[in-house]
Amino acid sequence: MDSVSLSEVTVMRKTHLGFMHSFRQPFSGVTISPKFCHSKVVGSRAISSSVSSTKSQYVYGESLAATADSDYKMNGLTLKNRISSVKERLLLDAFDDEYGGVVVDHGKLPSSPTVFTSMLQSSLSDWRRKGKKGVWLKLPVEQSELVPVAVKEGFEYHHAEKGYVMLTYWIPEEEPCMLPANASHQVGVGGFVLNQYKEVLVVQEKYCTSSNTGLWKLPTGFINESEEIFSGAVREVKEETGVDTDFLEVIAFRHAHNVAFEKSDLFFICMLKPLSAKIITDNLEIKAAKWMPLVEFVEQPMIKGDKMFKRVIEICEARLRHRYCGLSPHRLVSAFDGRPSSLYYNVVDDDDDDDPSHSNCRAEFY
Ligand SMILES: NC(=O)C1=CN([C@@H]2O[C@H](COP(=O)(O)OP(=O)(O)OC[C@H]3O[C@@H](n4cnc5c(N)ncnc54)[C@H](O)[C@@H]3O)[C@@H](O)[C@H]2O)C=CC1
Repeated sequence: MDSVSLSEVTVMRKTHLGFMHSFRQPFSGVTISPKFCHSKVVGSRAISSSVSSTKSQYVYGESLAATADSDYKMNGLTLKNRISSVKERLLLDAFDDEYGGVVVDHGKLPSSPTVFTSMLQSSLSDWRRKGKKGVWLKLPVEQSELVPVAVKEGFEYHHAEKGYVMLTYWIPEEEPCMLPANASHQVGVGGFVLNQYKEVLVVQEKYCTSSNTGLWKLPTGFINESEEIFSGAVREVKEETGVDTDFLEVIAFRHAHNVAFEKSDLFFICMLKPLSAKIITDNLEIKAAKWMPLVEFVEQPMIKGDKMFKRVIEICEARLRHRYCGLSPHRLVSAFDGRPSSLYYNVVDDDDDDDPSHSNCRAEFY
């Protein structure tokens, strides 16, 4: 049951200011500009909500309806109040983004699909009137009953995670949709780990195609969300084989398309230095793991006949002979987005610089 009548509500004039800090949405690179939001608290439920939280119930933008001045008497005094008793519809809370669009505050969505329908329709009219462009609407899984409502209003799926689905709406009919598409890639890592006996760390996968059964291959896996390539490679090797390693360089990366549900795949082949030798196999993913002489590894028909792995081994061997140089991560903060990040590059040899640590190309690994 809806506790607020949306068709006609009396506006209790009460204004709050809320400061929305600037933040960048991970899904789209959308930066939310700092903005003061006016709140017109509407209806009984909204009032109690606004009392309990100073940041709640921000109604986006100005009232759709004009307010009316009126006089009324209380205790013999004539009070001049601007009381809105006109029809007004609640709008969804939303923040402006830097691209002229809005991001709906998913923390303040109404629970009722009926209320949501009305608020969404009113908000869309309001945003259209104000010349807004893209609309980002994140619906938590707990409120999945709101999804059909949004779809009916013309929203499209953008992406989904375990806890939510993100929908988008492009308002300008005369302009092409400029909203960025969902993430297009998965990111994998493979570890080339060679010990001082010229043995390479290899695994046999539990789940693989029949043609790869029995193949000894490099440990591979996917990096987690917000995980660095260098730490993801070290983690994957540790998980699959129990061997501790130090990250040295990204030796090469492969770019392939239509790999997983039409998504592309970036596969970073990393050179790692072993810090331990004992193998403890991860029984969930791996059938077996061992140190295998590099010559024996390369002689496997599947490796020998595979253009990618054959070339990878050649590159790794060239690296060991200082005939090739991979990319090593350098942590930095860019003023462009203020975020700490890793820039992978190699330092070109400088004949005047005698410090080998300044050049990853000259560093001795083994
Ligand atoms: N495995 C290989 O020989 C090669 C791997 N790569 C690259 O290595 C990276 C990682 O690939 P892989 O290690 O092959 O990953 P994978 O497909 O073996 O997946 C890693 C693990 O995730 C789990 N998993 C994945 N999909 C699943 C599903 N549908 N249901 C249940 N569990 C599932 C399994 O435990 C699996 O062992 C990718 O970037 C890939 O391109 C590149 C060339 C060869």
